[in-house]
Amino acid sequence: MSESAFSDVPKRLGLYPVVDSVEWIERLLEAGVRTIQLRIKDKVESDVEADIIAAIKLGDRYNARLFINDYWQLAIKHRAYGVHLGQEDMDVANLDAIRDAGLRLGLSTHDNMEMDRALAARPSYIALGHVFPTNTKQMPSAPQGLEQLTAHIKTLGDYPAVAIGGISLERVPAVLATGVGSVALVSAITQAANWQTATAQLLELVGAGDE
Ligand SMILES: Cc1ncc(COP(=O)(O)OP(=O)(O)O)c(N)n1
Ligand SMILES: Cc1nc(C(=O)O)sc1CCOP(=O)(O)O
Ligand SMILES: [Mg+2]
Repeated sequence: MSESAFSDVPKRLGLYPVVDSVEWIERLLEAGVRTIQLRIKDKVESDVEADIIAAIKLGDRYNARLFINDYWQLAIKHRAYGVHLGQEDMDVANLDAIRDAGLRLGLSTHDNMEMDRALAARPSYIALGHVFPTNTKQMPSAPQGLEQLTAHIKTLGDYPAVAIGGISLERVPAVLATGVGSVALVSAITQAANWQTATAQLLELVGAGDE
């Protein structure tokens, strides 16, 4: 597998919560999370800019890896650690500008074809979804399951990879057994009866990632 064209991320990004507010970013960084994504959907840039600035400041303060979902221009403008984009986002985003600004890039994939397309861009990491059924996002494809995830991880070799979609605390050991270095999740934390306990248990299992 060829090297990333973007700034590197550690092979193991560890526990990777994907959240929709600065409040979540702050409480999870305070709880020990070191890889995190701000995912605010479908707002105009002027409505998200202040949150993006605040999230980036928090990421810097905690020495954490903060990825901005979708809003790649604001991520460049305010010097985020990285950007996460999906396949449709790739059609409109300026990947060269993200790379030239030194930001890391994560790309979503859901099957072999998307993986080939994403790898051609040589991002910092590849996200593999959705592993299990998820209620958080409407997915046009079927869940890829653990067998397919294992095959993809094998193909990727040393390339940093992130598993996402329907990953609960109970499912984490089986996901880690595929060899993936990072577990991204939304509801396992944000919908948990006690998010502090859930986060501590998830950090214990997955870790906070390599330095
Ligand atoms: C770590 C991670 N993986 C996948 C996604 C999904 O990104 P995308 O396909 O662009 O969909 P939206 O999140 O924009 O709805 C992600 N955000 N993070
Ligand atoms: C934002 C997102 N992207 C996915 C993908 O497969 O690309 S799955 C997903 C939602 C993940 O939420 P939960 O952990 O609650 O299932
Ligand atoms: Mg997107």
